[in-house]
Amino acid sequence: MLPITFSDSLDVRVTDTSLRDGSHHKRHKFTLDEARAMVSAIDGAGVPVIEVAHGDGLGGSSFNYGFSTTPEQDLIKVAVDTAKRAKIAFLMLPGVGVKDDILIAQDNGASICRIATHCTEADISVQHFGLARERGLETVGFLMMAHSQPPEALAKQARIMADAGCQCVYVVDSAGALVLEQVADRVAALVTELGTDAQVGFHGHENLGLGVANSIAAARAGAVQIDGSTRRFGAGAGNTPVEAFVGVCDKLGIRTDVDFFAIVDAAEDVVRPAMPQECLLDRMALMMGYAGVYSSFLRHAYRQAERYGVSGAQILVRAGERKLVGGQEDQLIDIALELRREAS
Ligand SMILES: C[C@H](O)CC(=O)C(=O)O
Ligand SMILES: [Mn+2]
Repeated sequence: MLPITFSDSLDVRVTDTSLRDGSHHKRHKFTLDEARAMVSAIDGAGVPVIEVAHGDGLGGSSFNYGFSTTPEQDLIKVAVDTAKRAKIAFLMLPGVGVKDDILIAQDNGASICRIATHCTEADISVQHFGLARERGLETVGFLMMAHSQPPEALAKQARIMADAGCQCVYVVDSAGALVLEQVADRVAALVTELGTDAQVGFHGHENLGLGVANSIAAARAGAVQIDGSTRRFGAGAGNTPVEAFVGVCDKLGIRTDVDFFAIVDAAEDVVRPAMPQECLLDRMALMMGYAGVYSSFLRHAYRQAERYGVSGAQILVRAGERKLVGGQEDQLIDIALELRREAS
C-alpha cells in the first residue's frame, strides 16, 4: 500500500514548480500579485500541487543565491489563500533553510514539504523528514543532479530518504542532462528499491529539449509524481512544460486531471506576462545540458560573464568539468577570473 493516495482518476500527479524553480529565472523577484494570478490560473486548470518558495528553497534569499523581492513565506501565504483545490508545497535545502522554516511554512498553510539534497547526500535530510512527518506534512525528497550517479547509487540514497519518512523520492535532473533510458533506468532502480515504501517522482529540465519525453519515460518506468513548470518557467532552459506534458499525457491515455485547454490559456495569458523573458534553449542552456551543469547556475553565469568580460558558455563548460554542485555558485567567479587571466 503506497503511503500517499491519489484520486482514482489520476495516474500521475503533476506538481507545478513555476513559483519556485521559476524564481531562478526571475531572479527571485516575484510579487504577491503575480503569485496570486499564477496560482489562481494554475489551480483553476486543475494542477493538484503548486510549489512556492525562493528558487533555492526556504531561506534562499541571500547574497550567494540572490535576494527575494517578496519574502517566500508571504508568497506561500498568498498561494494558500488563493488556491481552491491545489495543495501548496515548499522546497527546502538543509543548510540553506532551517527546521523553523518548515514550521513557519506549515503555519502559513503549506501542506507538502519537499527536502532537496545533492544526490550523494541524502543523509542530511533525515531530521527534516522526521520533523515534517511528526507534524503531519506530506513529504517529498529531491535527489538533485541525478545524472551524476548511476541508478544503483541513487537507489541507495533514495532508501535513506524513505527510511527517514520521505513518501516520494524524486529523480531530479537538475542539469537537464539525462536522456530517455537514463531517466527510465534511474526511476526503475528507485521503484525496485522502494517498492511500496515510497513513491517515485521525476523533475526535468529542458536543456537538451527533452523535458516532456523524459517525463513520459519516467512515468512509463513507474514514476507517479511529475514536476513541470507552466510555460517552462524555470531555471536553465526551464522545466518540463506542464501544458505540453498534459497534452501528451491526454494523447497517451495517462490521466493527470489537468484541463489541457485551461492550462494552455494559463500559460499564455497569465504565466508568460509574469516572466522576464521566455526560457530559451539557447547556447548557454545547451551547454548546461551537455556538460551536466546545475540549471540554476545560468543567471549567475550570465552575471559573471558580463562582469568579467568572458564567455558565459565557457564558464558553464568549466563548471561542468569541475562537477560543481548547488551551493558552489561563488566558484563561477573563480572560473570567470581564470578565463580572464587566460585571455590576457
Ligand atoms: C534548488 C534547486 O533549484 C532544485 C531544483 O529544482 C533542481 O535541482 O533542479
Ligand atoms: Mn529544477
